Amino acid sequence: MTRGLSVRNLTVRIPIGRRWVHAASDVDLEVPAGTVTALVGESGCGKSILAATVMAMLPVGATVSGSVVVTTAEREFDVTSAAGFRGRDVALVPQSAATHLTPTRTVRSQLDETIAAHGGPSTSDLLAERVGLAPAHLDLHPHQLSGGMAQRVALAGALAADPTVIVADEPTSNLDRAAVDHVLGLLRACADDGAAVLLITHDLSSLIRTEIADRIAVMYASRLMETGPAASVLENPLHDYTRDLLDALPSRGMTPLPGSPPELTDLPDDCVYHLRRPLSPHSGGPTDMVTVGARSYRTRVHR
Ligand SMILES: Nc1ncnc2c1ncn2[C@@H]1O[C@H](COP(=O)(O)OP(=O)(O)OP(=O)(O)O)[C@@H](O)[C@H]1O
Ligand code: NI
Repeated sequence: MTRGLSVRNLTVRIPIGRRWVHAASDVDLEVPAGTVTALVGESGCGKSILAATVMAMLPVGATVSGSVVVTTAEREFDVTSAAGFRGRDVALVPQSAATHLTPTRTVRSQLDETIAAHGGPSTSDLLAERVGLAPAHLDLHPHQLSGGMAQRVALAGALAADPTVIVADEPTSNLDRAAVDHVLGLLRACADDGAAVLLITHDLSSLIRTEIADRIAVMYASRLMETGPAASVLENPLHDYTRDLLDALPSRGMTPLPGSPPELTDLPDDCVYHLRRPLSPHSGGPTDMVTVGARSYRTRVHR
């Protein structure tokens, strides 16, 4: 098996009261070591739930079927049944790094603690260097850090045990453009050093500007609509939803998407994008992923 992350046929349901949130439905996603895959889609489509699944941090009562296999140089395991991998083989870079840091302690003491917890070979100075922080920054307290610096500290912590898989869930929201580019560049460097990086983001503009993603996966209402090499997906989307997302960008005409995303509670069992774009050839009725070369897209099938 190739090193990295392999999500197969993943379906996640989360109970709320007597109803079920369709958080992921039939998701297939490969993130080989050495690459960055960006997972994009509107708010509430299930991106963070996918991150939580990979981190084995789903809410109590969630049901999971399918597999989420991580392959490192040493071992292969399914996160839905294994233990002891979090922070070690699979690490999370959270959205608001600052809120994950303890306000009363220096960055150095928190990084040292993370390193000690994993018995990792690294030092806080080495980690700081990897993420472009000066040694003096390590003696600061969290409130003294800019948003971009806090995000780099979070990345340093994630790198403590040299994880094979890095999941970054909206790591650049609330950062200015320079800080966004810096953090994205660091994630790219992690992949170039051999990690499998799953980057969850709203921010297609930054993906276009920085070209850091190898592949893009587009999610809508718990399903993947399209996956493929980043440049192909951005230049020539195969699914209506991807095209509509891109057309909404300032650089591409700013045409708002029609309607709004559905609640994921008790969704029907098929792709529902036709509710927003009734003439879509891809949606409405049973759908499957169709693969053409390096690309896949969801479309209607006759069953
Ligand atoms: N702990 C939870 N318990 C129940 N439902 C949840 C829980 N977390 C998320 N959900 C539901 O799962 C669905 C997907 O949410 P998720 O947070 O994965 O979206 P997202 O794509 O990450 O959106 P955003 O871009 O806003 O972060 C939503 O309908 C949300 O209400
Ligand atoms: Ni999210």
